[in-house]
Amino acid sequence: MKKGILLVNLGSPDSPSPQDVKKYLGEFLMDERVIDIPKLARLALVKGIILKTRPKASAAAYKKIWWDEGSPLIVISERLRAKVQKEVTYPVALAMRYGSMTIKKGIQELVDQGVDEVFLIPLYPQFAMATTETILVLAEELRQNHFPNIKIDHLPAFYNKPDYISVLSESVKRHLKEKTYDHVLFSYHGIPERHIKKSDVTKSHCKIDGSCCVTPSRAHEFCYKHQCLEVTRLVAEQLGLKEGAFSTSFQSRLGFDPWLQPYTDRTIERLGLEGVKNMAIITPAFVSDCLETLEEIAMEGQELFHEVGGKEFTTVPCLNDDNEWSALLGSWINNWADNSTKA
Ligand SMILES: C=CC1=C(C)c2cc3[nH]c(cc4nc(cc5[nH]c(cc1n2)c(C)c5CCC(=O)O)C(CCC(=O)O)=C4C)c(C)c3C=C
Ligand SMILES: [Fe+2]
Ligand SMILES: [Fe+2]
Repeated sequence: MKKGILLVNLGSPDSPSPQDVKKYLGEFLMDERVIDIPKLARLALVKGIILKTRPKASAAAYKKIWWDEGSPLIVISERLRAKVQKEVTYPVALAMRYGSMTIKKGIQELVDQGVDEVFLIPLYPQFAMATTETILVLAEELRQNHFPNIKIDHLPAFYNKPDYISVLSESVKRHLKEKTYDHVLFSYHGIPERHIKKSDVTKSHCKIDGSCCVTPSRAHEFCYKHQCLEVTRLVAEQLGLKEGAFSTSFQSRLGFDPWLQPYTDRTIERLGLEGVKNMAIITPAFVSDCLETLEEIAMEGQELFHEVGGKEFTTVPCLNDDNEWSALLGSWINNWADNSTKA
C-alpha cells in the first residue's frame, strides 16, 4: 500500500467579505456536531437568526486580522504542511473541515499520487465532537461513498503525549522570555456543557463542575474539559508555575446555553479588578493562530484588561509552524508508518 498524510484543520472563509463569511458560517454552524439540535430547529436558529446578523460582525473581525496571503489559520497551516513534508517521505496534503479546501479534495490529491493508505491528522490537541469527531465521521463517509478502496487511519487527540507537552512548554517558555507574570491564563475554545455529556462514553461520569475531570475514568478519552485541564496542569508543571499563579478558562461562547466555565472574558476582567497588572495568555486548543487568538484574545482581551486597570497583556503565539512542532508531527507520522507496515 502507498501511504499519504492528510493534515486537517477547521477552515476559514475565502475572504473577509460578509458574503464569504456567511457562506462559511452557514456550513460550519449547520454541522450537527457543532450546533447539535434537531435539523429543523438548527435551520431556524442558524439561517433564521445567527446568519442574519453575525456575518457582518464576524467579517469586521476577520478584516482586522486578515493577511495579504489570506486567512492566518490557512496560511499558517500551509506553512506547517510544507515543513512536515520535509520531515517525511510520504506525500502530505492539507484540508479544512469547512470552506473551500475540503477533505474530499485533500483525499483526492493523495489518491492522485497513488496513495491508498491515509494517515489523517486532525490538528486539535483535545478531542471534541465539534472538532475531531466531525472530521473523522466525514472522512469515513467520504471513504465509503467516494474512495472505497483506500484505508484511513487517524491520530487520536494528543493532549497528554509527553513529547507534545514538552514542545508546547518550550515554545511558551521562549515567548515568555523568563519574565515573571502576576498571572498566566490558559484559555481554551469553549463548547456547550451538553457536548461533554454527549461525549461521555460511560454516560454517568462527567459532572461539568470539573470534580470528575481529576478522577481517573475511561470517559476522559473523549472529555474535552478533562483534556484541557490536563494540558494546563502538565504545561504549568513544566514551566514551574506556582499554584494560584495560573488558571484555565474557556472563550468564544455562542448563544445563551451554558458553555464550559469560567469564561475567558470574565476571567480577564476579574483578574484586572483584583489588581493583576501583568498577565500572559496561552491558547492551547488551537495549533494555529486564528480569529479566536488574534482578534478575540490579542485585541479584545487586551482592551478589556486595560479597561479594568491591567497594564501588560502578553499573548503567546500558538505552535504555528514552529520547527520543533513540525519535527514532532514528522516523528509521529514515521512511527505510524513503521507500525502500520508491521501490522
Ligand atoms: C478547539 C477548537 C474549536 C472548538 C471546540 C470549536 C467549537 C465551536 N465553535 C463554534 C462557533 C464558532 N467558532 C468560530 C471560529 C473558530 N472556532 C475555532 C475552533 C473551535 N471551535 C477556530 C480555530 C475558529 C477560527 C477560524 C478562523 O477562520 O480563524 C466562529 C466564527 C467566528 C465568529 O463569528 O465568532 C464561530 C461562530 C461553536 C458553536 C462551537 C461548538 C462547539
Ligand atoms: Fe469555534
Ligand atoms: Fe470530567
